[in-house]
Amino acid sequence: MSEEKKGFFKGLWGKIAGSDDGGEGTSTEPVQQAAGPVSEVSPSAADGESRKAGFFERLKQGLSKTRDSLVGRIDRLVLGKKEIDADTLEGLEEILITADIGVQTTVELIRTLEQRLSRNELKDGAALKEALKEEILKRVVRDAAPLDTTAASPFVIMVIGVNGVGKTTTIGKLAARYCQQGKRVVLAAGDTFRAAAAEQLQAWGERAGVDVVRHQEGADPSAVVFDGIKAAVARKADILIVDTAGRLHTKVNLMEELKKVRRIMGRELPGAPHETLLVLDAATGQNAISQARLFKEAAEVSGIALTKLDGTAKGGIVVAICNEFRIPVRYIGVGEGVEDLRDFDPAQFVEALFQ
Ligand SMILES: Nc1nc2c(ncn2[C@@H]2O[C@H](COP(=O)(O)OP(=O)(O)OP(=O)(O)O)[C@@H](O)[C@H]2O)c(=O)[nH]1
Repeated sequence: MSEEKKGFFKGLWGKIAGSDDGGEGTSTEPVQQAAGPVSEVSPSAADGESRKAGFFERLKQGLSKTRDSLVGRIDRLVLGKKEIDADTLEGLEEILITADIGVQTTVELIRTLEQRLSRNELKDGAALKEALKEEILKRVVRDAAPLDTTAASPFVIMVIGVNGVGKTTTIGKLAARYCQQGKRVVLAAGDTFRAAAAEQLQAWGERAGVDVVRHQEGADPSAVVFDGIKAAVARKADILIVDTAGRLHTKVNLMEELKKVRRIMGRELPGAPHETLLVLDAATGQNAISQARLFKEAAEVSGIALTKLDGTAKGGIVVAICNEFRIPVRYIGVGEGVEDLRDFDPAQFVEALFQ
């Protein structure tokens, strides 16, 4: 592992353990301390409330660039407007498109707002902003569904997505979070194509104190998955998370391999994978939309994780993804810490965006 990656892991796990030593040391002790049962972390309802408030503030902070580029510009457009007209809606249309809400969703939103305008529902700038917020919420809430991992045991999550979107980090964060909930987790390093992928996953596994099934670089990913399922069943794991390659020699190869991996899973454990989680990098904007289209067609995606919403002004992509693909967004990533991968809560998201 590169020094840079080592440094990253140290910093990250320092944050989880809440220690200043940067997560120093090889034992999993500091992690287990912080990753105790949830009830120990939040013993009272008051603590629960303050944690919730803390989460919301962090979400707001994570979304600050998007809020500035979207809501900040809308505020400037409508500020003090006593009347809304076609020009205002045209200005709004441009803002929505440049904030990566996507052409299709923008056109729908503007059409709906035009109808509301013609019904005299948008009397001023504040009413327009409120109506937009409502219409966005309608579209992000429609298919929202948190991932229920109790539907099977082991519950198999196959994680897919192109290189660099945050797949391994997301798997690591999920493993740590499920461990916190007292679940038994196994990871399978199905990305045998990229040299450091299994190593990176192993590091996450060690830190979270979960088993990682891995083979040599270049091995057949299906063999890793086969062993992963055997290990998860033998160890009575609640959850098996399978990493997959994000890049192969060609796109066709990649999709064929994902299909093969899926076939093997289903053969070894009927019903698996129970979730095919597509990871997308929000900062790539419209590229994330193209990736969603490609993977949806070829890989039976059942849920989406959108990462890196913190570093980007392109957070409008969440709205586009929810509205255009009708696949539930399960998680959003708003930072590098474990706490920064969170369940996607549409109402909270829209509130954080507009506040
Ligand atoms: N700021 C921020 N960075 C993130 C987030 N999620 C992942 N990252 C960073 O994105 C980079 C790439 O993440 P990886 O998990 O290595 O991505 P990957 O998809 O597994 O990439 P490959 O292993 O190359 O296939 C890392 O530096 C992560 O820390 C997020 O929500 N916010």
